[in-house]
Amino acid sequence: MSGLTLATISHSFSARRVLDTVSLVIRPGELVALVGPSGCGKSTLAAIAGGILKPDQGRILRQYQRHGMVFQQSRLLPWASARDNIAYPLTLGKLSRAQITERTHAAAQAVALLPDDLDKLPAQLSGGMRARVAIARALVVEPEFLIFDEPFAALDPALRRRMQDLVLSLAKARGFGGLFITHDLHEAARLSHRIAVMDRQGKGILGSLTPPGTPGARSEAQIFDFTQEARNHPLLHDLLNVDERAVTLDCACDTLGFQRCC
Ligand SMILES: Nc1ncnc2c1ncn2[C@@H]1O[C@H](COP(=O)(O)OP(=O)(O)OP(=O)(O)O)[C@@H](O)[C@H]1O
Repeated sequence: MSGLTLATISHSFSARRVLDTVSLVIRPGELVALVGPSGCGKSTLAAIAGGILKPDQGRILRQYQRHGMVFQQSRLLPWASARDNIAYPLTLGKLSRAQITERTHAAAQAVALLPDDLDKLPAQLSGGMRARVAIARALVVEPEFLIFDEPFAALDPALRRRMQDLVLSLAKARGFGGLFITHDLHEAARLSHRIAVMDRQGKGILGSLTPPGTPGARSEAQIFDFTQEARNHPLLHDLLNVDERAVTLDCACDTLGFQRCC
C-alpha cells in the first residue's frame, strides 16, 4: 500500500506565487482526483509530487518506492520510437534485454497499441496514441503510486473508458494509491475514492467530495447521479465557470453514450 503526503507546499514562478501552503494527504491505497479552475496550480503540485519540481517550501513524504507519471503533454522523446519511449525507464535499471522487451510489449498491449505503432516516432502518432505511449511508459515500471495529470484528455470516449478501467483494475490488483488531475468530473467520480478541490488561487485544498462506494465498484448510474449533484455543490459551484461546467457535462454524456442528455 502506498501513500503520499504533501505538507504546506509553496511555490513561485519568478515573483508570482502559484502555490501557497497547500497540503494534501493521500492515504495508502487511496486514489484522489484533484480538480480546480484552470491555472490554479494543479500541474505544478503534480510536478512537485513527482519530484520533477522542487518546491520553495514544504515537505513531501512518499510511502512507496516507485511512481509512474503521466504529464499533461505527453513529453515523449521525439527521436525515439514508441517502443523505445515505453522502454526508456526500464533501461535505467538492471533488467535484461529480454525482460525489457517483454515488459514493454505487455505495457503496449495493455494500452491497446498495435505492434506496427511501436516502430513509429511520436510525430508519426496521433494525439491519442501519444497519450497511450505515455501511459504505457508510466505503467511499465510497475509503479506503486500513480501521478497522472489529465492523462486521458486526448482519448476518444471508448479509449478513455478503457484506460480508466485499466488503471482501476491495476489499482485493485496492486493496491496502489494515486493522484489524478482532471477537468472531467465524471472521470474524477469514476476513478477516485475522493475528489479534492483546489482553491482558485492555489491557496490550498478547499475540501473534498466523496462519491458513494469505491472506485471500480460504482455503477454508471451512481456516478452520473453523483456528478449531477456535485455540480451544484458549493465547493464546485463557486469554482467552475460556465464553460468548464459545460465541458464536464459533455464528458459525462459522451462517456455514457447519451445524446446531449443535459
Ligand atoms: N514553468 C513555468 N514558468 C512560469 N509560470 C508557470 C510555469 N508553469 C506554470 N506556470 C504558471 O503557474 C500557474 C499554475 O499553472 P498550472 O499549470 O500548475 O495550473 P493548472 O491548475 O494545472 O492549470 P490547467 O488546469 O489549465 O492545466 C499558471 O499561472 C501558469 O502560468
